Amino acid sequence: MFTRNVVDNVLNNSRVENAIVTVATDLDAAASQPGQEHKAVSKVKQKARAFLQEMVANISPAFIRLTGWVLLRLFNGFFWSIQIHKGQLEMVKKAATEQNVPMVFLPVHKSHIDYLLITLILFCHNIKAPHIAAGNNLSIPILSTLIRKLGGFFIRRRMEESADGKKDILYRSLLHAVKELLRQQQFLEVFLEGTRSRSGKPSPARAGMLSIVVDTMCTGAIGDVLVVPVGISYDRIIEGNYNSEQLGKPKKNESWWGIACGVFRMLRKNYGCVRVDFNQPFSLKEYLDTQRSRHSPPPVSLEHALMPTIISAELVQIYTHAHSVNRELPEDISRRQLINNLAKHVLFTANKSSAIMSTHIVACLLLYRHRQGVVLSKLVEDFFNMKEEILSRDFDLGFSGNSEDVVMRALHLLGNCLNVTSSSNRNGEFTIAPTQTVPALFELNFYSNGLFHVFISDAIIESARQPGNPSNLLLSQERLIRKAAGLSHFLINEVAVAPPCQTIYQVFHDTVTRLIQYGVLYVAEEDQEELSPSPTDEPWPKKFAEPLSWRSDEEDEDSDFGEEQRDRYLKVSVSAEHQEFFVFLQRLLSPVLEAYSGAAIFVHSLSQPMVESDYTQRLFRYLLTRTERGVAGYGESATHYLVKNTVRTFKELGVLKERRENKVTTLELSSTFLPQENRNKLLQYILGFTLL
Ligand SMILES: CCCCCCCCCCCCCCCC(=O)SCCNC(=O)CCNC(=O)[C@H](O)C(C)(C)COP(=O)(O)OP(=O)(O)OC[C@H]1O[C@@H](n2cnc3c(N)ncnc32)[C@H](O)[C@@H]1OP(=O)(O)O
Ligand SMILES: O=P(O)(O)OC[C@H](O)CO
Repeated sequence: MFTRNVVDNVLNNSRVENAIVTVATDLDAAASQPGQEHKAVSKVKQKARAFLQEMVANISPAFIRLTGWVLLRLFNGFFWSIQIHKGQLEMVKKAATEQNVPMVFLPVHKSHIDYLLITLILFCHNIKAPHIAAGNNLSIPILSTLIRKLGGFFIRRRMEESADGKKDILYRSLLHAVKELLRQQQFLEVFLEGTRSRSGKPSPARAGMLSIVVDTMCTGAIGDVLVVPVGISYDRIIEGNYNSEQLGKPKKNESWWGIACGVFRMLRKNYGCVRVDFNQPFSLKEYLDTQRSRHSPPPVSLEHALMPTIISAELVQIYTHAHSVNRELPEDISRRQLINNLAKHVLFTANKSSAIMSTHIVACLLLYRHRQGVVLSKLVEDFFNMKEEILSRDFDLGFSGNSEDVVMRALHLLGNCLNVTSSSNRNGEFTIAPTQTVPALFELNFYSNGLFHVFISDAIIESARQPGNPSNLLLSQERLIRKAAGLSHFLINEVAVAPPCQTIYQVFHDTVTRLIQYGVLYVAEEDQEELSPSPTDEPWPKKFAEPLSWRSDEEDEDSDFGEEQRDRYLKVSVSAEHQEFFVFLQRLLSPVLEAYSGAAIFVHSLSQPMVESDYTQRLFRYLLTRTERGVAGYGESATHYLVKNTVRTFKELGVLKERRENKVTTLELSSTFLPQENRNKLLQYILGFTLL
């Protein structure tokens, strides 16, 4: 069970030895004292040993047992329940004992409680406690010793932290200590996002640690690894909210004082239910073999995918059949893509398996269905209906019981964010409305985002339909799906609509089919042999005459997709219930689109290069002022995470060009967007999806 000689084995690893020699040679040359290599090597080796000692864990099962005992008592006090699925744990345990290969747990990161829960649950089920990659921000005196005993090992959260910004090859080679852990059959836990989610949605995955796991297997040091995505959901996170950061204030560094305040907060309040879901472990080897044989198309930049759509109003061309067959990618690029896709796949799976909690539904209903307030009985009725919608979309719920009781508990947990008044008109029933202050809207948005991914494909289809169009308009399904694909690319930093192994086309095709089954859309006209434009729709441009050209090889071979060679024309249902559903879907995306349209307006003010952090801060102030003055339709459009995402998206889209000098990044308009006309087109593109 225990690791042995990790530090010595790592120091004797050839990669580390080479790194030590390279760094020593550089030092030697810099000191202009040739001939002192030996001294320099032992100096660098000492430094490496110190790094490693700082880094490695020193698990003590007795200490884990003691901590577990304390945690069980604490958690009993501040959670109503910690829900786990016995079958899932049995499955993990079976895989752990029968397959005799290391396991890597890859959870979503919502709260500091995540890692406590996972080790506690595994330990209580007699499954080996994992070594956990912990950011060195948690390395504070005494706590760091405790963390190491509980399985944490410290890593830098950014590889290059030196002043010159050069690649720290020594530190990078030392990270391969992870190899040694896996070689010694230890289990590992990595939070791929590298930070707790500030939005309630998963942050983008970072693949550095995962790449070391993949390397370890590919170099034959171990035969295989079992990967276990883990979903975690909270009724309410103990951190309460991230409003201070979302209001643009810097994060407070970890400290004993902060921990003490956190524990004190925890003891005074109940935080509802927590749910942890362990997904089926899968073989990394099998995954890589399958993906390698799939001839993935080359990665397409956002700029390449969307610029023709924004500037020339072309429909999205994602990649062509010819590309995917003929273009072999260079080895390092395809390896990177493979690992990035693995990380995305895992995070998508972990997020999909994260249960939807009652607070998520209530927050979502209050923000996007009943923003002006609703009586309790109607809220309970809508809660019940939304619960059914979620289940029918194959997501799980983290609560059970009578809807009225569950809603009452959720209202209690969301406490400060709500405004409850007794209404005069209906038997003295309560009316519940979101508190219309900026912090309350931000906090509700965080909880509501817990189910953003459940309705996202429907919401994108609805936005691509062009809200505001008359409902009797005939819609070409092919065209609708392509517009939706464009929007889902545009929102790449907000949500993953599909895992990398699935094409966006498939996802939207399934969404349209589901909406037809529900009666929300219906087929008005099956197309004839030739694609003929509907008289009410825009003409079908010649270049779209090969509607399948952007799909992958697999789909072309897949007989199910033969059918879509013919387009069909759809109409939307005019029933009041369905119209209400459309409005809900549009509202769900509205804060995001409002932030992006705000950013597209603000980009006009960028007349000369500006330091990125200044630009982000000014954009944030601009959006926040709109919210504070009541100009913004959705106050939550000014959350800091959305502001950062818009800047990132505009860089990836080629609207903003970045320049890096002396570790300072400046932004300026790219040559394409210097003409005002093109900036207007960007704004029009976004507004095209928005209900005005
Ligand atoms: C019973 C009671 C129990 C109680 C029980 C208590 C338990 C008590 C334990 C406490 C435990 C706390 C746990 C807290 C939880 C956190 O602290 S989360 C924060 C720490 N964890 C992480 O950050 C993990 C995820 N992050 C990563 O993997 C990041 O990649 C790293 C390693 C941090 C580096 O980040 P970075 O500097 O941004 O660099 P990045 O661009 O990712 O790439 C770095 C290198 O990785 C490699 N790489 C990256 N991507 C790829 C790719 N796709 N393909 C190939 N190579 C790649 C490349 O070599 C790359 O270098 P270049 O070639 O680009 O120069
Ligand atoms: O969410 P952060 O950025 O405070 O990081 C939380 C991690 O658990 C500590 O590294």
